[in-house]
Amino acid sequence: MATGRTHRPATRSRGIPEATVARLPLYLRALTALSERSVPTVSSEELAAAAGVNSAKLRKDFSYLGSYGTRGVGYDVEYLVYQISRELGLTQDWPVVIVGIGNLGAALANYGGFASRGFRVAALIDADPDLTGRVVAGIPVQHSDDLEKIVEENGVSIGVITTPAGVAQEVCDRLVNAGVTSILNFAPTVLSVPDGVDVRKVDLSIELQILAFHEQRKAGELAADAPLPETPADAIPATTRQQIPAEAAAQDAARARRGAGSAGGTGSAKGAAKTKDPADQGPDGDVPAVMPA
Ligand SMILES: NC(=O)c1ccc[n+]([C@@H]2O[C@H](COP(=O)([O-])OP(=O)(O)OC[C@H]3O[C@@H](n4cnc5c(N)ncnc54)[C@H](O)[C@@H]3O)[C@@H](O)[C@H]2O)c1
Repeated sequence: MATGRTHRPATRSRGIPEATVARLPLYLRALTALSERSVPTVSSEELAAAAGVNSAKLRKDFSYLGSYGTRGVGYDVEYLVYQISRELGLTQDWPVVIVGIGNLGAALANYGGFASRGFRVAALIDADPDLTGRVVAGIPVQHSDDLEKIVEENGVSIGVITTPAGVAQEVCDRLVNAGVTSILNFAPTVLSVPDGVDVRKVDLSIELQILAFHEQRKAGELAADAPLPETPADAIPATTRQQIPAEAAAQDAARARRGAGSAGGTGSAKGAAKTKDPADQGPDGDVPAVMPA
């Protein structure tokens, strides 16, 4: 099997919008469930409902893959699974390192879902000497002094940062200098990376804030005898406004219009360091890895 180091996924070079790329895993999850039930074909409406998107958007997304389905029959489930997996680079083996093997890093290491999606946890790294040699999820933790060597030996191109925020930038710099070109950052800090390095940020508290926003709206709608007026947009805190799905979708569209953009830059990792364009960023700066509903 090819390693992830030598080939980047072809998605951006083929001009697939970032917003479409971000929906492909949703389609894949729905299709995989159909495949497991041996369902041979699916209509765009059924698949759209299962993936939680509208069917016109789904058909547009699939047109970027060159997949149009058959009128009256729908889409071939197995073929779409293959096509989307290939677009996402999941037919390759992607060795991943996790740096920071505390509560979160250990939980991620133990998550069995990565391997089935083509992501192999190749190494676990931590700065705590007491953790060195300890086996987590069947993998011995290695000391961060050896980070560069570990990345090189394992041909790692994807690094997951689960360290405290204060050291995340330093860890990121070391990973990038060692050859990592994609970072999944769980630490609550904005990372600065050179051109050609992609950063995705996961922040569960942002997801909870979005849910809180919807809960508030639902509560307002349920108060039938005293319905709340529409909340004026400018009365919503800026951080919350940024997370409203419609606006997030508009940002996706803007990103798509800008083409590959900074979130998908494929330039040289040797370029000048920069912080991502705020328009491409989540509330804290980096691109949020969890898509709005
Ligand atoms: N994004 C989210 O939704 C989310 C959720 C929970 C936690 N977090 C964040 O994830 C991070 C980890 O949280 P946790 O609860 O697992 O913390 P933790 O303290 O249990 O683990 C952190 C680990 O990082 C290691 N570490 C410290 N400096 C290091 C360095 N320079 N190189 C390598 N390893 C180093 C520590 O030894 C420790 O084992 C924190 O930044 C936390 O805020 C994010």
